[in-house]
Amino acid sequence: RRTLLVCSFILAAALGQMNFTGDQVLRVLAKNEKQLSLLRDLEALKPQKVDFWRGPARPSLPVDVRVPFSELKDVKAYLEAHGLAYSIMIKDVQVLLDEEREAMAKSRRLERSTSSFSYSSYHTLEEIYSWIDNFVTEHSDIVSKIQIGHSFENRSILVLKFSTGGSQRRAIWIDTGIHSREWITHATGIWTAKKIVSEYGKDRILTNILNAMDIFMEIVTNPDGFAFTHSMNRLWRKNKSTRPGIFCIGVDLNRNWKSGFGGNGSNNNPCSETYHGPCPQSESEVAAIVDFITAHGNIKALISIHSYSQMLMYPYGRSLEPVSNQKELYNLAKDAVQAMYGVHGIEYIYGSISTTLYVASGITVDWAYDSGIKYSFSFELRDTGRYGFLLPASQIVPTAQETWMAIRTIMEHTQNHPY
Ligand SMILES: CC(C)C[C@H](C(=O)O)[C@H](C)S
Ligand SMILES: [Zn+2]
Ligand SMILES: [Zn+2]
Repeated sequence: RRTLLVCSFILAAALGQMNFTGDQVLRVLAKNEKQLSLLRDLEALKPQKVDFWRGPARPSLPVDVRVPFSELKDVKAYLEAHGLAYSIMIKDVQVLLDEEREAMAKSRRLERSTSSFSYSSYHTLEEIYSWIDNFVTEHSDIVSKIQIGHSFENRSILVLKFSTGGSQRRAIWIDTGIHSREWITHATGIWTAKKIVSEYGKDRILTNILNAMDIFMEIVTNPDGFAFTHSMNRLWRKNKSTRPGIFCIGVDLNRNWKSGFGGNGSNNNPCSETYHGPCPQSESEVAAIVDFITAHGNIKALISIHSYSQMLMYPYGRSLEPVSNQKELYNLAKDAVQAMYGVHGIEYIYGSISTTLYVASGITVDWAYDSGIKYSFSFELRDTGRYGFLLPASQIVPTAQETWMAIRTIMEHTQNHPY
């Protein structure tokens, strides 16, 4: 086993896969706003060195930050000097990466020998794209594949359409993987697609939904970033766009939307993980969705799925101002979170993005809401930090099962509250 790990390590190193040996994820509990701003200063002090997995939000929420091995001493000294209490959440990131790679290799061997697809494993872009083709072929009575555009590196942007007839029916939009390192979201999307075709004709609620509405699901919303997490940098978040004269790569696709573009909670520094891009919808991955949803004209709910923190949130991210149907969204989120809890007893918190998490501008759900999609939600799936983005594959199915109950609750409410 060790030799296997070592040689996969050497192979990966040879292929250029970034190495995170000795990197640690520290969990910092800021007691007040002052301490939170000291944490925000850290990003400026150590540009492109510290990587916030859970950014500074509110005193009651922990801040998770990955610190490269070479910066550990400095950063810990900084935290101690400012009285910032911290614990070590992940003591060597590379260990989890090696375990993740080994699990994928093992699953791939099993899939090949049984020519089956494992819904409880992580997959590469190529594996997901070929799964999409097989899935559409196998369920052609209810599912079709639409290409809505191309990514910066010219990969197809694919959407699954679930429909039982009609034309231009009221529809639900679901996207996963807009942030490429949030692997649990693509895996949840795949499982959910399978769940929809398996439950149609069996589950009364889902059957009623699909007899009245269509469902559109974009599983790999950031294909270039996702391919990069497999080939070079597992912790890549943004897309891979480049522009002349700018030497940092990528735009945060969840800051590139028109609504609130460039506001607080987005960054105009191209080297920042929340860089909003040169202008709204400058990124083809975002423009493709805007064009598709605008042309369709009958999308009634939008669900954009992220990880991690276990939260279910609704607009606005850009300001503390409540949306007009805030009460309705609060109660719907409450019902959805209770439905999730009923599956595996996992607790999610809920509320508006700006009050539950932090102010974030130019995000998907604010644009959707301002475009008239009253039921717009953003999930943060498991976990709350033990593994973070490196959630073990053993939690894929449990996470997808609980998330399904929330998604179904939102879809049912949308169906029963036409507008
Ligand atoms: C603010 C929302 C809706 C999502 C959030 C982000 O994009 O920063 C996640 C923490 S990745
Ligand atoms: Zn995200
Ligand atoms: Zn996230």
